[in-house]
Amino acid sequence: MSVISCENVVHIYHLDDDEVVALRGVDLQIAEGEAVALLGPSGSGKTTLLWLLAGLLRPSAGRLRVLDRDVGGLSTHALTRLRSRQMGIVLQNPARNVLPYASAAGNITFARRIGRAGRSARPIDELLDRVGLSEVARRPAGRLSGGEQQRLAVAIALAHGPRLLLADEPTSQLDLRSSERVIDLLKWANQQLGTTVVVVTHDPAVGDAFDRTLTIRDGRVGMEGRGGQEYVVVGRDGSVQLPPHVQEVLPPGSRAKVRLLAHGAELRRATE
Ligand SMILES: Nc1ncnc2c1ncn2[C@@H]1O[C@H](COP(=O)(O)OP(=O)(O)OP(=O)(O)O)[C@@H](O)[C@H]1O
Repeated sequence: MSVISCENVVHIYHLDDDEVVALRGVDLQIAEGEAVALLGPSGSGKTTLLWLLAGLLRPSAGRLRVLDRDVGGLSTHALTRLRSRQMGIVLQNPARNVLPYASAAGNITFARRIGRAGRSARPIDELLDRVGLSEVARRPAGRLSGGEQQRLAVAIALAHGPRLLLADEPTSQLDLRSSERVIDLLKWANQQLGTTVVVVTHDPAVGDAFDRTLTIRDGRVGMEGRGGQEYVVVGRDGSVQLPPHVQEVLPPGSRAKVRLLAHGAELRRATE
């Protein structure tokens, strides 16, 4: 069953004298228990999609179901409750994920209480140990380094045993060793606790560690990776986004002949 279902989801930011179309029709399904990395160039719409999934933004158009709810139509109160009980969220800026005056351990305790931690919640010591922060457990979170706050953010997001973890660039400030710890923690949550994990990342190591990758380009899902294979995703209008190495042969604006084959189609650049 799908934990996330997007049908033709559009998001437009309205500025004073301008509009930015960040998502132009996202279609995707993510099943319970999957681990998915969202990849794509800067500005392609990854963070916008993650915020929509978290109910922090509302779609301008399209249908968006998350955790069996039509999140576009939920009240703010219902969204807050859904988020705090069933989701763990790691935002891009590490400092936004922690309470600066509470200790590292206190942050996790607070998240467990707010989220009404169930049986799948792990002990605080174990979470701190898994992100390598046992030694700073009593230190105020505001006095931790950016990288330590980022690791703490992942532990906080998992504190109450959420069904869905949404993380935006959770390894962006980490060295190799800390990054590996966070990736291990995400995989452990996915494989051992059954948490569905969706991570926005530029880090190839995160993409490699996940079963499935979705590449967002120009505000829609352009490519999908599964089992080590990369596929282009055909859009609603029949368009495909050619990968960069194919664009070297078929640059934008070039003409190509389309030939139907038994199990697909072939594109051949026009010679005249
Ligand atoms: N609050 C906002 N107001 C107006 N435009 C925005 C806002 N947030 C993002 N955008 C625009 O929406 C588009 C998608 O941005 P988004 O942050 O979702 O991309 P991204 O793929 O996450 O980028 P990055 O990898 O750089 O974080 C960009 O053109 C961006 O400039």
